[in-house]
Amino acid sequence: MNAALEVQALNKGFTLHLQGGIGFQVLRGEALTVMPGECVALTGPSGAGKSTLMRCLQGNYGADAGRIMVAHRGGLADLAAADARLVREIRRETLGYVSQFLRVIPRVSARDVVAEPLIDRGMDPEAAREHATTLLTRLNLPPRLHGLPPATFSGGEQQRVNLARGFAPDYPILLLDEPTASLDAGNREVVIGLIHEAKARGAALVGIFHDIEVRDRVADRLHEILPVEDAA
Ligand SMILES: Nc1ncnc2c1ncn2[C@@H]1O[C@H](COP(=O)(O)OP(=O)(O)OP(=O)(O)O)[C@@H](O)[C@H]1O
Repeated sequence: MNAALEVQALNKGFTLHLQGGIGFQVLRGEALTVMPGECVALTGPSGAGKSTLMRCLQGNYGADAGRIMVAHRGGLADLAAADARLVREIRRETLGYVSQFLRVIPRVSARDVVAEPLIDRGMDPEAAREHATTLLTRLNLPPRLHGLPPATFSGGEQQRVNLARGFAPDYPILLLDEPTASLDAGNREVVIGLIHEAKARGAALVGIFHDIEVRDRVADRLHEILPVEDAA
């Protein structure tokens, strides 16, 4: 079986322009392979670079060196070298991302926020909204909120809209950044169920889970990110 995602010799550093252009390295020679149906949890001390790696995997941060190969459209694409158009295409078709916080779009209802990535992938808008409603209901978002823009929702309600949006399309690769951070026990169970279902259909998942119980129940493997001075 071929990997869904393969990070090879990835380097990423930052330059602090407000401090005289000092540069520092966060990731050095990072390597990670994720197979279809597998969930890998990123671990490591605070500040080691877990979120930085996630942002690189999402195509949000460029890499200084190395490759991020994703199985895309029957071939392989290097996200680290992809231009903006290819990054958009990979995000639409192949790679989903659930962040801790919802990027609220003014005046767009929760239902439409969730339906949007399905419509972008070619699903009939009515069917997409129906699927969105099913997922929002499964995540216990009260029906009275489905038609409202999430701007005024609570943290946990916004996170559930975000989760529904991320899990709505069957992305082959799914990145999860603290997917249960603001959730109560019942909704945490729903998310654990969604993750197990995604794995069962062959999705490759990479997540940051500060909730150890959730992590132990969903992750097949831990991948530790060490601070660069320790790793050297
Ligand atoms: N855009 C940026 N500009 C400058 N420095 C950054 C940037 N993003 C991250 N860093 C730095 O890179 C290092 C790694 O940060 P990162 O957020 O990846 O760590 P983390 O392992 O996710 O930590 P935590 O577990 O606390 O969330 C930190 O020292 C952070 O200050």
